[in-house]
Amino acid sequence: MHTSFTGPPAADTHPTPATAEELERHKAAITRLGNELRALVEAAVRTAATPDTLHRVAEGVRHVTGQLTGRRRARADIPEVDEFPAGTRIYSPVTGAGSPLAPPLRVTPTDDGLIGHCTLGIAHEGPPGYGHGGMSAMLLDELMGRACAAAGAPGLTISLQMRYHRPVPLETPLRILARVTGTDHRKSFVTGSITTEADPATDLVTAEGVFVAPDPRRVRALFPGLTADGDPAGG
Ligand SMILES: CCCCCCCCCC(=O)SCCNC(=O)CCNC(=O)[C@H](O)C(C)(C)COP(=O)(O)OP(=O)(O)OC[C@H]1O[C@@H](n2cnc3c(N)ncnc32)[C@H](O)[C@@H]1OP(=O)(O)O
Repeated sequence: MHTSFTGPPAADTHPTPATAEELERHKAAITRLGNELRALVEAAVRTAATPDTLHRVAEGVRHVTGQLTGRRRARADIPEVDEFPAGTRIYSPVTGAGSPLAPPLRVTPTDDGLIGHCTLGIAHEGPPGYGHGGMSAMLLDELMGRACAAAGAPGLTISLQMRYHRPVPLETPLRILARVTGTDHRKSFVTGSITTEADPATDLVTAEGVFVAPDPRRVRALFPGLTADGDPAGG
C-alpha cells in the first residue's frame, strides 16, 4: 500500500502504467539478477583464485556490465515497481532484492513496529568474522525509517545514535526490530535493535533515532520522481 505525501499537484502527465502482471514479471527478473550479483560479490570477496583467473573473470564481468548500459533511469527516478516510501524499494542497498549491496533485509509488521530478518555475508565484514558497524547502522536506519512510514509519517533521519554492545556475527540469521516511541509535530522518535535469531534476548546493537517528515511544500523539490498522489512517476 502506498503512503502518500501531500505535495503540490504534478504538472506533467506520465506514461500508461504497466499491468500488475508486467510489474511482477519485471520484479522477478530484477530479483533474479540481484541474487546472481549477490552471489558474485560474495564469491569475489571469498575467492582464493589466482591473479590470472581474477583477470579473466574481470574481463567477463566487464562484458556483462556492457549489456546493461543502454536505457537507464535518471538519478531521482523512482522505479515503476517501487511503492515509495513505505513499500518495495527494489534497489534499496538494505531491503532491495535487486541490489547486490543489500543482504537483503526482509521486513514484516509486528504489533507495535517492524521486524527485519537478514544474514550478513563476508562482503559486509568489519572486524574479522563480524559485521561492519556501518552495516548495523544502515540496517537500523532503514528499518527505523520504514517504521515511521508504516506509522503514516514517512521521514528522513536527522539523528541516529548507535550503541554497539557486542559484535554482530556474519553468516548468522539476525533479527532487527524498530518501533516509533513518540511524535512531536513532524518529528518521530524511534528505537531499534539487532540480535541474533537464536538469542533474541541479547542486544548486540541498539539505536535511537529522530526522523522528520519533510515540509509538504518541499516534497516535490526533494523527490521530483513522485506524482501528485505520491506514486512513482513511472519507470
Ligand atoms: C520521506 C521518506 C523517505 C524514506 C526513505 C528512507 C531512507 C532511510 C533513512 C535515510 O537514509 S534518510 C537520509 C539521511 N537523512 C537526510 O539526508 C536528511 C537531511 N535533512 C534534511 O533534508 C532536512 O533536515 C529535512 C528534510 C529532514 C527537514 O527539513 P524541513 O525543512 O522539512 O524541516 P524544518 O527545517 O521545517 O524543521 C522541522 C523540525 O525538524 C528539526 N530539524 C530539521 N532538520 C534537522 C536537522 N538536520 N537536525 C536537527 N533538527 C532538524 C527542526 O529544528 C524542526 O524542529 P522543531 O519543530 O522542534 O523546531
